[in-house]
Amino acid sequence: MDEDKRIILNQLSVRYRGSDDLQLRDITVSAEAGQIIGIVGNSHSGKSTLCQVLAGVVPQIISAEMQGSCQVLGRFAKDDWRQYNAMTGVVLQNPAGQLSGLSDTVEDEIAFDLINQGIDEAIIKRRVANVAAQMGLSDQLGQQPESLSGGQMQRLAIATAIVTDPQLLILDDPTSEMDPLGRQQFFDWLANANTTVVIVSSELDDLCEVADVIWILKDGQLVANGSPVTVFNHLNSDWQIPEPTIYRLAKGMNWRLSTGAIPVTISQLKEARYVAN
Ligand SMILES: Nc1ncnc2c1ncn2[C@@H]1O[C@H](COP(=O)(O)OP(=O)(O)OP(=O)(O)O)[C@@H](O)[C@H]1O
Repeated sequence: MDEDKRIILNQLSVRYRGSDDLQLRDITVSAEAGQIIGIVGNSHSGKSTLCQVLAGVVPQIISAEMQGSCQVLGRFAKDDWRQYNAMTGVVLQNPAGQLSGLSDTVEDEIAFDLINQGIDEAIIKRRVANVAAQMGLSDQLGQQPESLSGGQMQRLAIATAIVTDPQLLILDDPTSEMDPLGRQQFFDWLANANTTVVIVSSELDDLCEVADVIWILKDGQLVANGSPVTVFNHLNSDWQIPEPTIYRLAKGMNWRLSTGAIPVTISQLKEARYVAN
């Protein structure tokens, strides 16, 4: 196995400046390149902090005391912040706050990083049109970014994050303001995304469908790491994480996989069989 191609957190602890408590506590975990990693946890469990560490924002921009290490696809943020930053596409909470503030149109906003990179205009136009179509924003390209709805704003933030083809996409609750159809379209898109993705989401049903692994955080600690079916079959009530819909349905109907596990996805549900008590 090539270690350079993984996300490797080693005894990672983080404390924001001025804070008495650790926001992340001694997290050791790894994931393979190309995987979709779903981060789940209740409020204040450290999900956004972990996203910001993976993005290098903590401690490069937001100062914090950091112990241990965070290695992403062979790089450390502190070694070469510019290169590290170029490797990641990031959508943090509050996408409106990520707007450049310098673009008159959605098209220019999506193109912003590409223009800065000096890429040929015709190529930029093609890439922007392609990404806008993927995010369902083709009809909004001429609009002012500030005029978009919350869900459209989130799709714009995702478009700006993916237009540079990042090797790692970090998405912190990217669908919180999308309507149900927009959310479904986003998760359908994510299922086919061709990059490594870390996504925080409370949409557990959707997350189970797309994630290769789920990390559960509780009070800044990593308390579970595994495939969705493994993690949700070993939920601890102390973590205060709800059960996915299909899990609850199958548990209620006594349907089990051949392994004895309770299914968490539609395809697993199709394979499940009734087990008499
Ligand atoms: N910049 C900061 N400075 C100091 N403390 C912070 C900062 N950002 C977050 N915190 C604190 O760190 C803890 C973890 O917050 P974080 O936002 O990472 O949790 P979360 O799981 O993403 O929560 P939520 O689901 O509510 O967004 C919280 O107690 C929060 O108040």
